[in-house]
Amino acid sequence: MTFAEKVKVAIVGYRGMVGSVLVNRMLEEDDFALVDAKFFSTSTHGTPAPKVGKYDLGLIGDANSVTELSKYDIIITCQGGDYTNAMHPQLRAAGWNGYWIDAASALRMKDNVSLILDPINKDQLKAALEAGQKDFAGANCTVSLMLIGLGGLFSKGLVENVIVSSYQAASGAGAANMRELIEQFGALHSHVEAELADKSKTMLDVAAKVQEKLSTDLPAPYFGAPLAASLIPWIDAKHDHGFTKEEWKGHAETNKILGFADNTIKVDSTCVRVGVLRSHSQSITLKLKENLSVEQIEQLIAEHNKWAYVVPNEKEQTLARLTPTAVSGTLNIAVGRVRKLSLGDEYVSIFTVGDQLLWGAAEPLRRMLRLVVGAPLDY
Ligand SMILES: NC(=O)C1=CN([C@@H]2O[C@H](COP(=O)(O)OP(=O)(O)OC[C@H]3O[C@@H](n4cnc5c(N)ncnc54)[C@H](OP(=O)(O)O)[C@@H]3O)[C@@H](O)[C@H]2O)C=CC1
Ligand SMILES: N[C@@H](CC(=O)OP(=O)(O)O)C(=O)O
Repeated sequence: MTFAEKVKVAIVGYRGMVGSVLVNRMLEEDDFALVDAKFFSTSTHGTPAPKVGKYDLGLIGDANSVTELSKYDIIITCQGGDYTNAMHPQLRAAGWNGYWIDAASALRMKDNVSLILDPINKDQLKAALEAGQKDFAGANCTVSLMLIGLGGLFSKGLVENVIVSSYQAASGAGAANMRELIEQFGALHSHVEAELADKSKTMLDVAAKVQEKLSTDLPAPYFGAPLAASLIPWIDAKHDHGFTKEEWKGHAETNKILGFADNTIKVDSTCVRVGVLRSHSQSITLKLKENLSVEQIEQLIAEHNKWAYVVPNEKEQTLARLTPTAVSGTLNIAVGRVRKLSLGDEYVSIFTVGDQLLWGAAEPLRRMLRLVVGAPLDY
């Protein structure tokens, strides 16, 4: 792309979960040197922006102002789908012709919007840019993590069908939900602190008191049910045929990223919220098109990109490297427990863990910014 002067970039939602991870990554990779950036918020506008390394970004802009935002070449938004639905049409109606790079799902399935996952679909993204496309959206976090983790199998066309059981962290639902989980852990512990200290109490006594708190007055305004010491097998809104929207996205977005307009690969998911703070895990059953050995599968995964790495199917390695604790805050996507299933030679079970705030959200947006401004990217 060629821009008249230093590219002006508006970052909307800089203080949310995805926005703050995006800002950190941009700082780590010195992306702020490439652009003239400004933060935007719906609630903190007019106040000084937090210092970003050596960069002073001035005052925070008003994220609800079409006039203000229209002055920018690129808008990166991590503000959420309601914001996109409200502002994107207004900006386009006002004649704004800049690049819209979005973390939300609102525009993902529109024809003139590409899903950003450049280690998998950089040719698609480059072709879209060359064709003059201006709207781009990061994909659903579980989809992005699965495709980068198993890129060696998907990109070679080896996958026929997929069944996913996800274990999704609280932070996937946003900053307020993450806070709620931590507060629930604290409330449960406080509720039984005396019993834990009293050695005459059995663990059944303690568990009964925890259960009483869980089922009566553990605050859960954001999740709608306790998540600490429990789980919630429902993420996002209701969709058709008994699926949740999160589960539907697994199928629709996987196919869109891979460029299958006819939904060639069937992806059936059960998405579950668990009491993890950060990083999503997935237990994935694949039906492959060929009878590959475990060693061949592991090699294809390890060779595809520098972020996916194979954890040997051993207890010690799994506990040390295949957990949210091991990958959180990193771009690594751990892939382990690789084994053939008794269902048949083509069936494989794989467990993968990745930080949904990085490759699942912020990192594709940051890389799309570099693609738009023509800056180099590592692979
Ligand atoms: N969380 C994740 O793992 C993923 C999220 N996404 C998508 O990214 C978008 C943004 O998600 P996410 O970052 O999780 O959303 P958050 O809820 O963390 O942040 C969104 C906005 O909420 C406002 N906000 C209100 N209270 C607070 C607070 N206490 N701390 C921080 N922000 C606050 C901020 O806007 P303001 O400054 O205007 O008040 C912020 O920009 C959504 O569309 C989501 O679906 C996609 C993939 C993964
Ligand atoms: N729904 C995911 C995170 C997310 O925001 O996904 P999406 O961008 O597809 O709505 C989760 O809660 O873990």
